[in-house]
Amino acid sequence: MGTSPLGRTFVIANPAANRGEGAEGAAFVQRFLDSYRGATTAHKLILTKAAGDAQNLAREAQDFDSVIALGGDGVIHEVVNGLMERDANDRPQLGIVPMGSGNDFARTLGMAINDPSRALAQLVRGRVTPLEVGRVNGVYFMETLSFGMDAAIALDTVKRRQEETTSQHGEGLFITSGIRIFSEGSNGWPCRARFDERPEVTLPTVIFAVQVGPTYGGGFAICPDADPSDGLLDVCYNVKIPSRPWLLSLLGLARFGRHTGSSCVNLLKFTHATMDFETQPPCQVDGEELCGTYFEVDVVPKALRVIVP
Ligand SMILES: Nc1ncnc2c1ncn2[C@@H]1O[C@H](COP(=O)(O)OP(=O)(O)OP(=O)(O)O)[C@@H](O)[C@H]1O
Repeated sequence: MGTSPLGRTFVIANPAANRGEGAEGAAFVQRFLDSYRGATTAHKLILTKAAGDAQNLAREAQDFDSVIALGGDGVIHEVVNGLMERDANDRPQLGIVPMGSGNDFARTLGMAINDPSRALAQLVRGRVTPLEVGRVNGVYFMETLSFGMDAAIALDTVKRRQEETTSQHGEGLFITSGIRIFSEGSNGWPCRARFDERPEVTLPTVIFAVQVGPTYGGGFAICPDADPSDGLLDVCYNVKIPSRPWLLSLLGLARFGRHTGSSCVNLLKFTHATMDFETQPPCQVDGEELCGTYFEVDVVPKALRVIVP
């Protein structure tokens, strides 16, 4: 434990994550840190009370070496945004105890999911590495930004969980929301997009995902080659409007990252892009809704020092 990278540690925990399982996870972490004093040099744990708390706490945290976000991608997204609002020289390192429903950022890092005991062991024995974040219209994201049907699906999963109209979670919930949204059909959201110095393209957007790490939707490898340490964002977008059965099969293939050979989609890497939609598309950033028609996206390389296994 003497080599723990955590130092003075501030845990920001969402008790509401994954239908309340975050509360149990937080209680476990509190007991662990109280018992194993060598894990940190000092520690404090605060439970968020509402959306927005985690971002404020991460922005204002004073005299900590590490900020640990406990919960799902939503609370991690808030902590990342709070940390990114600080001066780079005054930015504590980030760790996560994944206790969410989707947990895509945890997959990217290789952290144990919904297993606080294993996640803490990984943090205590972990190493610190600089990772990039994406930025869209001033909002930072550590895993995913998407427009169109996949965003509509992601937002539908959040809505159904908030309304408690489903007991599903993760991948199963993404699939049933996907079938529901796909069956409603869409002609796409036309968009003019430019990636770095490439010529502008006009896209019939149905699927349009910009990724820091490979997965979204609880494990769908939409950009299987995305690497949060390569200084580049990955994008997967459709180049023609697939038929509905083709769209459903693409969704199935994307579960394993096997959609990439389809003539319907294109994948590339970039550092800066603009997207100009004719009408407001569904848009999610790390599972949160984002509104607008014009989006400017770039990468912030080595933005955060992140504790990884
Ligand atoms: N005390 C709280 N009560 C209710 N909601 C909260 C609270 N604290 C934070 N939130 C909000 O809950 C939302 C979802 O939380 P979180 O992402 O941690 O869990 P999840 O949705 O179960 O997991 P995932 O995002 O991986 O699917 C976040 O957007 C966050 O702002």
